[in-house]
Amino acid sequence: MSVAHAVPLSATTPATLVDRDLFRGAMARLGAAVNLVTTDGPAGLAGFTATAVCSVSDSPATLLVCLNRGASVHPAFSANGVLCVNVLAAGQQALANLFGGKTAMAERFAAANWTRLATGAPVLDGALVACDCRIAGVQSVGSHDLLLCEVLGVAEPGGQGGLLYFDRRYHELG
Ligand SMILES: NC(=O)c1ccc[n+]([C@@H]2O[C@H](COP(=O)([O-])OP(=O)(O)OC[C@H]3O[C@@H](n4cnc5c(N)ncnc54)[C@H](O)[C@@H]3O)[C@@H](O)[C@H]2O)c1
Ligand SMILES: Cc1cc2c(cc1C)N(C[C@H](O)[C@H](O)[C@H](O)COP(=O)(O)O)c1[nH]c(=O)[nH]c(=O)c1N2
Repeated sequence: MSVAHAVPLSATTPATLVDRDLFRGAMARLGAAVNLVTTDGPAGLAGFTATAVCSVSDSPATLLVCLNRGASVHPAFSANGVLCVNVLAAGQQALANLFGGKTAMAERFAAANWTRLATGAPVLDGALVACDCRIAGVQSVGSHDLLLCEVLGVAEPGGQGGLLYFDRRYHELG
């Protein structure tokens, strides 16, 4: 089967797409790492839990973060233009729930200890790995902005063991 390249997403006929619940059920079976994505800068401190994060290219070092434009944190990420992807380690499920709910921002950040790398975005103590990034490009698709993030620095803040989100639950690895 051949795949058409460079076809605009808007050219897809909506009537051929599966509905939201069927899609979410399918995505619940696609396990993913759990991340706290943080930012700081002129628009202030913000952070949210994200599973829609992946590697894009190693040259230049680039990763993708998908952020819902309706999230309260969206304006801060847009304005600050920098972020840190903190990959959660086994045992950090409580932080994932805190940053994935409607908790006030000060309360989210008060629950852990943080350092900074070059961009000033918060780096989580005990994360498995942290990627300090500048947002190099943004593409909107449906409800989300696709943030293309160039990685300026990497830290290993001491966490051990992985944390996956699969079948609507957290699972520890190793
Ligand atoms: N990519 C995302 O934005 C995303 C991912 C995971 C969870 N969430 C949030 O957490 C809530 C609970 O998630 P759940 O996994 O327990 O159950 P769920 O049934 O709401 O979602 C199942 C899966 O569908 C995908 N998904 C959920 N909401 C999405 C969205 N708005 N856009 C794109 N993909 C989406 C995710 O892969 C998720 O794990 C969701 O309702 C959503 O608010 C959002
Ligand atoms: C396990 C899990 C995974 C994700 C989320 C939640 C949870 C629990 N959320 C939702 C996001 O974290 C939530 O909207 C934030 O709390 C932001 O909330 P406010 O709108 O700022 O209150 C989320 N949102 C998003 O835009 N992209 C993502 O990849 C994810 N992934």
